[in-house]
Amino acid sequence: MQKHSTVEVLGCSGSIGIPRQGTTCFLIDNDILIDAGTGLCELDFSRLEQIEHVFITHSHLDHICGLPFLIDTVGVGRAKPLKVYATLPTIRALQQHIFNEEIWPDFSKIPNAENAVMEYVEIKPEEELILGERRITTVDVDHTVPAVGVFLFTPTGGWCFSGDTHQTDRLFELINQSKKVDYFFIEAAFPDQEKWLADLAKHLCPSLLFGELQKLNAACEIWISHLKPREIHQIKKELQQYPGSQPLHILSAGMIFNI
Ligand SMILES: Nc1ncnc2c1ncn2[C@@H]1O[C@@H]2COP(=O)(O)O[C@H]2[C@H]1O
Repeated sequence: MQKHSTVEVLGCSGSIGIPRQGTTCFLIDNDILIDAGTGLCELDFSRLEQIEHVFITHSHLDHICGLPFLIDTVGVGRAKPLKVYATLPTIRALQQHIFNEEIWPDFSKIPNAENAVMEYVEIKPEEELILGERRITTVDVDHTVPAVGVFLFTPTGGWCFSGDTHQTDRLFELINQSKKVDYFFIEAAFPDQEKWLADLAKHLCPSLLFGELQKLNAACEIWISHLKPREIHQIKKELQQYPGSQPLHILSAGMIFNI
């Protein structure tokens, strides 16, 4: 069956340090971005120009740092505003700490507030947004700042991205209910010996991830993201010990998934 959409992994690393493996950024078809980490640097100008919608899962730098450069690069030439979708706390953080006229210009008022090149769109978790035949919903997850995971449903399939999270239940309830997620991207940022840091920084390590995956009651491929480069070999080794029946795959920039 011909699939409707693509999810292209531009970046899924937990930090910098591995060339061509940037931080979180996924491109759906050619026009929707999920997060704007350093992986966004993989796109040339002509592809940056095609982006119309940017969803930001949370305010941390590794998920937003490409956004100021994106709007600077494509803003002036745009016929309509670039839409930036996020929950209210994340929009407030972007306004206060990034687009505050000190770190970066406030592109939501450029060239003027009535006719700006960038527009914030507040999203409410579990509300559906329809973009053509693509339906996008978010779900609250548990991180050190307000954060969401993301679902994409198309006429031919589904995709779910956990975002950055510690242990969480609702995400799994929604995957299990939908029965339509083909690919599930979930994070494992730290090795087990740094579980203390995973708990503090509200991320997963392999043993926590294995516990989380026991909540999964749906047949989807599982892909692991956000491995911290300093410990990547140890995390991969620990992920091989997964006792579940499905294999765990390691996500990498450059991969493309048909949804
Ligand atoms: N208490 C901490 N000690 C050391 N590093 C931390 C601590 N809290 C957060 N971090 C790091 O800061 C990073 C911020 O982005 P991440 O949440 O991806 O991952 C986080 C950790 O790598």
